[in-house]
Amino acid sequence: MAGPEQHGDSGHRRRVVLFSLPFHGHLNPMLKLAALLHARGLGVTVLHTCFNAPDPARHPELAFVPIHETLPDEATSPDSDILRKLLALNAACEAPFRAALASLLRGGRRDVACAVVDGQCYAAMAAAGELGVPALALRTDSAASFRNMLAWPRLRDAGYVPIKEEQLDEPVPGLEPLRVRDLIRVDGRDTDEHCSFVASVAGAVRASVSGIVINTFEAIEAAELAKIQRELSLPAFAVGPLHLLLGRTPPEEQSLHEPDRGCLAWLDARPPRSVLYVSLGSLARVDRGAFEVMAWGLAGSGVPFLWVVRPGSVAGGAAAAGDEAPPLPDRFEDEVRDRGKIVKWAPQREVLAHAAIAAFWTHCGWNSTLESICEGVPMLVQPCFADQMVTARYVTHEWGVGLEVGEEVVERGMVAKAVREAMAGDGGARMRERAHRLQMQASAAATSRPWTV
Ligand SMILES: O=c1ccn([C@@H]2O[C@H](COP(=O)(O)OP(=O)(O)O[C@H]3O[C@H](CO)[C@@H](O)[C@H](O)[C@H]3O)[C@@H](O)[C@H]2O)c(=O)[nH]1
Repeated sequence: MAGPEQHGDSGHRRRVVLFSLPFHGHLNPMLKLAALLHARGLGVTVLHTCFNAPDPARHPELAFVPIHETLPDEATSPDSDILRKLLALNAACEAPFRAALASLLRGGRRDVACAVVDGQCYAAMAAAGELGVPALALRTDSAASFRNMLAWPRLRDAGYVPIKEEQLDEPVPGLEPLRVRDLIRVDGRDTDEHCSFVASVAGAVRASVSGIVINTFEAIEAAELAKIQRELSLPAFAVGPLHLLLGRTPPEEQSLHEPDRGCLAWLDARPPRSVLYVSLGSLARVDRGAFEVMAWGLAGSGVPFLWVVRPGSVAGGAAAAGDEAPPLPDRFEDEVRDRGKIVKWAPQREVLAHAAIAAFWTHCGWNSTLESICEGVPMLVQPCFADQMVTARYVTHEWGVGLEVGEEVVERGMVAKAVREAMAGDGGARMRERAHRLQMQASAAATSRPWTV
């Protein structure tokens, strides 16, 4: 049963119900969409999991209702990969989401006009459909990544998946510029489980939703959006970049950890365009070897850097979970003392907007990629899993605003070389020019949206 609504308006407006899976990179775009819908005069109720629940105090204009799910460990443990999490969350949220939505419909919320649910939550799409609530799916990844997902059955029939080592460099017909190695992968696996997850998402989209809402903008993904519409015979709306649509003082974001604002003062003392920002987002984990390669690559590059070393971001070891950041390699801090700043969590959007930032070493999570594009910051890409593979390819080969660091195991010398090229080389200068152009286009997209506030 849905609990009582917390905060939010109770007026008699047409109402939209939103539901996001409890990932940082999904919840924040959904809450931004919620704020925009509210600003357009709609009532908004956010159904949410108790795990990683949003803080109602940050969004007094919205109504919040917990679904009271019971999650198995694999839905939340840092040791389970993204696929296990997605499967477990879908299974665990299905019944409580349906009950919460049904209870809203019964209990005086007859004003519910539609639902917007997480585009990875097939359980919620199906439940909305069963209850007769028109639903839209919000994709918090790129249109290109969603197309890759929709193409999965065809890729399987054509023998591209499961991915084979000897085909890694082959182009994938119909999904250019992707090669086989750029297809969505989960921690190196593309098992039957992955195929069935992808099929469940595509099946629910086809059966239960009236349209797709994507946090992207036309200047970079018009062709992908058109193909999605054609393939699904459903409207696909570009609504992003969502973080630009809420004006210069958007509501404070849900934060995974307390952002270390000291790094902004540290950046203030640096010359313009001199610092490399390094972060792999809120979910990715690297093994100890790859972490050390990153560390010594940064040390060997000679460039100043701000590095987010998130608690739980290195697999294994004593500090694999909890609130402690993983230990840095011996002697690393002494070596980079004058030019390296290490934090557990940064105010990323402010960091990317800072004049001292020259480039962003990123895992290509879609939020980070959009944030980098919107600030005109070129990227060094190190995709870790899922849509990040697709996005990295678009960043480097379609939009020309990034360089590859190399996949998985990278040699220390290669890291240092890529870092220097992005910061000071000719390739870096060309990327910066293109990044500036995309920044202008993103800003134009944001100001042209009728729902910008
Ligand atoms: O120190 C930090 C590090 C990150 N962030 C923020 O955290 C978000 C990270 O989002 P994203 O870049 O999308 O990465 P993930 O957290 O990894 O996001 C998950 O969700 C995304 C959207 O679906 C997918 O693209 C990714 O592959 C998936 O891992 C961004 O808004 C960042 O600004 C901070 O504020 N401070």
